[in-house]
Amino acid sequence: MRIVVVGAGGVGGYFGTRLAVAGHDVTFVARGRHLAAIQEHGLVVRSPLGEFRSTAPAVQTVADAGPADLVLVAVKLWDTEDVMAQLGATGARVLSLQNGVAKDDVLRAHVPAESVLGGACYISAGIQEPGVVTHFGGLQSLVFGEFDGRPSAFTDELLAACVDAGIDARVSAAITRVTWEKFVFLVGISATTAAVRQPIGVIRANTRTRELLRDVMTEVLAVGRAAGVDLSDDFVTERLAFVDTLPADMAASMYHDLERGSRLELPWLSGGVVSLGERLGVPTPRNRTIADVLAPYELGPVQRSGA
Ligand SMILES: NC(=O)C1=CN([C@@H]2O[C@H](COP(=O)(O)OP(=O)(O)OC[C@H]3O[C@@H](n4cnc5c(N)ncnc54)[C@H](OP(=O)(O)O)[C@@H]3O)[C@@H](O)[C@H]2O)C=CC1
Ligand SMILES: CC(C)(CO)C(=O)C(=O)O
Repeated sequence: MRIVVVGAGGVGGYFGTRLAVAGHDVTFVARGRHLAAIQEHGLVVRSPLGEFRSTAPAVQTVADAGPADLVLVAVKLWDTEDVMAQLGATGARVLSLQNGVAKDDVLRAHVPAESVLGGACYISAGIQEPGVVTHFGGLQSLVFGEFDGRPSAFTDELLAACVDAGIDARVSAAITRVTWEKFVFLVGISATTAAVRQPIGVIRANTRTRELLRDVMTEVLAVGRAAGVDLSDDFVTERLAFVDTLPADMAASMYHDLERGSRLELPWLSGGVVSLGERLGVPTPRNRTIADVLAPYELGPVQRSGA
């Protein structure tokens, strides 16, 4: 299977490198100093699971990567349109590992619906310096599946490649629900860790921030249900129990983006929950407050002089 990974950052760099190191045919699409470093030295992943160095080729555009069986999309959400516009009619299957529940609609606006696979990943990783990705903690799981729920030769083959590469992967027959379940959890921990500016250990230990986390997730769950997704009653309680198993110093990627002064995916996370809630008639006051409080940081560093 020829795999083109678009965006060689925390997510694309980690999973792409694991696949490449295991001998799979991977090409990275990257840009700027990161691209130059990968072209010169390969892409290094530093992980508690070991250090992995890929010598897979890296190019500047999807077209430069040549034909692919699978395109993995792993850029921040604001870059998706750009990347998909490059994709054209390649005939490749496309799997977005991005966060959020709107990502696959963006993909479908550019490629035939049947070429889009659903998926979600659980990992905490980021670019440490050009050419180097750091993976925090041991979590590195991937779930994907056909939207019609049927097993396919393609998902079987991709699963075999992932398992062979040491990735904790599985195929789901209910990928829309899986994506929403990730969204409930992700919005909860991105909202709280970013707004409180503390990792999850602090959030879960304090009664009030723990309650905030529960409320944020409960609102997302209510919006998902109003959108017709089969999310179970006890899912929030179950996710809180999962949160209690996470390393205390773990935080969401949006927290790290905020700390670095980078642009935030807020409009697709708590902001997206508010918009969807408005459309579906579901109140989302906790998410609205988070989206409002973090709004000045949405595009990166705050310009104080611009009042
Ligand atoms: N990081 C994490 O732990 C997790 C992230 N996610 C999700 O995965 C997605 C990717 O996040 P993450 O890996 O953190 O992002 P990163 O910023 O670490 O990596 C994205 C990379 O893609 C590059 N890029 C963007 N557009 C293009 C383009 N047109 N051509 C080539 N390269 C491009 C970026 O370059 P540049 O820096 O120049 O913009 C950057 O190097 C997000 O939706 C995020 O929410 C999901 C689970 C965990
Ligand atoms: C919550 C987490 C770490 C799980 O993968 C994530 O997706 C993110 O921070 O973007």
